[in-house]
Amino acid sequence: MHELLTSGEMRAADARTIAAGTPGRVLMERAGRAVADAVSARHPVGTRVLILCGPGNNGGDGFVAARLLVTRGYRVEVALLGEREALKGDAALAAADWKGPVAAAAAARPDEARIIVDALFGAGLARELDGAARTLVEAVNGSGAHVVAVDIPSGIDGDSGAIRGTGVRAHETVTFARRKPGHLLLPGRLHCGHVRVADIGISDDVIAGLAIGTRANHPAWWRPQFPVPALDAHKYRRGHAVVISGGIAGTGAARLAARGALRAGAGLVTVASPPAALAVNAAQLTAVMVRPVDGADGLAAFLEDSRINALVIGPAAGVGPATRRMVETAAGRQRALVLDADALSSFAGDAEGLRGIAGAMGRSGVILTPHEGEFARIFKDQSDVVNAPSKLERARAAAAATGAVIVLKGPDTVIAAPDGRAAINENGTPWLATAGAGDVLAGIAAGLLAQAMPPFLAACAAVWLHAAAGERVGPGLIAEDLPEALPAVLRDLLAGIDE
Ligand SMILES: NC(=O)C1=CN([C@@H]2O[C@H](COP(=O)(O)OP(=O)(O)OC[C@H]3O[C@@H](n4cnc5c(N)ncnc54)[C@H](OP(=O)(O)O)[C@@H]3O)[C@@H](O)[C@H]2O)[C@@H](O)CC1
Ligand SMILES: [K+]
Repeated sequence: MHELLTSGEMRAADARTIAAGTPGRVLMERAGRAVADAVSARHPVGTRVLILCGPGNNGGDGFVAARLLVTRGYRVEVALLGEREALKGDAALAAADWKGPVAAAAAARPDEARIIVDALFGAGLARELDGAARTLVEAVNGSGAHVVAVDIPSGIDGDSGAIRGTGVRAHETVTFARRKPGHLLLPGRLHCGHVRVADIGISDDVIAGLAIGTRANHPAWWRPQFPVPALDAHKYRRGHAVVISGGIAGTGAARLAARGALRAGAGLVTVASPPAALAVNAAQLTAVMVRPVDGADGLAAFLEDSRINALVIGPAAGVGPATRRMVETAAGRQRALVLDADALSSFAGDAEGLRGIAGAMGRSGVILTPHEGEFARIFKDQSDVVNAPSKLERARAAAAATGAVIVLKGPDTVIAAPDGRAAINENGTPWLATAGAGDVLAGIAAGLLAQAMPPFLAACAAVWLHAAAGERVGPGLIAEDLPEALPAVLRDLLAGIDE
């Protein structure tokens, strides 16, 4: 149920379902019924409902909802954007079954409605809203009515979450079969309100047959491969993660990451510290170990210990050739890598260099965890990446270009694998926008890599756990709280409470 369908995939799902014997008009009837149900569930019979219908099948759903709501005793008004004679196919059939008056959109009075059903545009939105459509959407947004969007708020692009000109701000959205990327990606998500998914008879088999590559990031996807220590676990069997520390004025980030890795279950975690910063690190670490490691040569010697199997490089590491050499050294020794912050900025404009790193890794993976600024810096010369049509597709293109797993961070973090799989994260809290939270995320990812979780799933799990920890702490959250919130999050995860 966590697949996210593009408009093209949804069209294909519709077409296959219709070809298998369910007429499109029946699908539309079920879609309109689900919208009517959403209205009936919250508003008493007799309430005034304004239904705004567009020129396509989204409008057709609106006509069905109008007919059903009248039979249930609601006071329904219908307004149509466009000409009734121009309606085609199933929408024309649904409109023909509506026996009440149809006003022109220009005559609609959203400000007088208690409830508005937005059935203007759905999956067929093809360009920016302008003219009458734009005026109508702005009137809806200024109305104060409770707005129920059909499929997706009109003006929001279901594939990208972008606002095309202007977009309806809905309180709830009723979509069909599965959610769409635009329900999770910003700014679309902010326009949807509560999203409910209605079953209109598109079977799981039909969805499975489409081999959907995008999902909402949910434990169901990665929990089967989440590392859980066996009864006879030995700490060395739970992996050894290493975090490279910055210099004496920049050690805290590495310690945050290290604590995240340890809480995520790595058997051992070591902060590899420049000798000058050793005393500072040692004074503040207990369960996490600390070792002096001097530059790339020192790292090469340290990595003679073959039990070290995952590294974090980047938090406060410094931008430049020294950090790059560290990354190259670790990659050449084929340890799983999480590259964050300064390690990413050390590859500004050099996605090719990162491709070389991933190529050197063999089967151990590399996870890159850029925020938007770092992402733009790395890929500034790759127009196919930076100009991809959505955050989802930018992350996917970046993963394909580098051969690395990309975690493109933000309130709608996208995790993408080089093979095309991608997940959009939706848990979390704005309180996570705080100094050091990203360091903890990098550490959690490394902790899971150290336990041999496959890189893409480790990245998905790390993002989700980090967000869940943030949710638990909530107001007042600081980065130090995140590792400490993980045990409770993990307990619920492993008990299946988040299923
Ligand atoms: N397929 C199925 O079986 C099922 C589909 N279902 C429903 O159908 C919806 C998809 O329907 P759809 O494909 O007809 O597209 P829809 O969103 O109504 O818009 C197309 C119309 O809008 C117009 N238009 C576009 N952009 C515009 C703009 N900026 N400004 C102005 N006009 C613009 C466009 O004009 P054109 O581009 O052709 O000139 C065309 O006339 C889907 O979201 C779901 O609700 C359910 O019933 C379940 C079964
Ligand atoms: K809509």
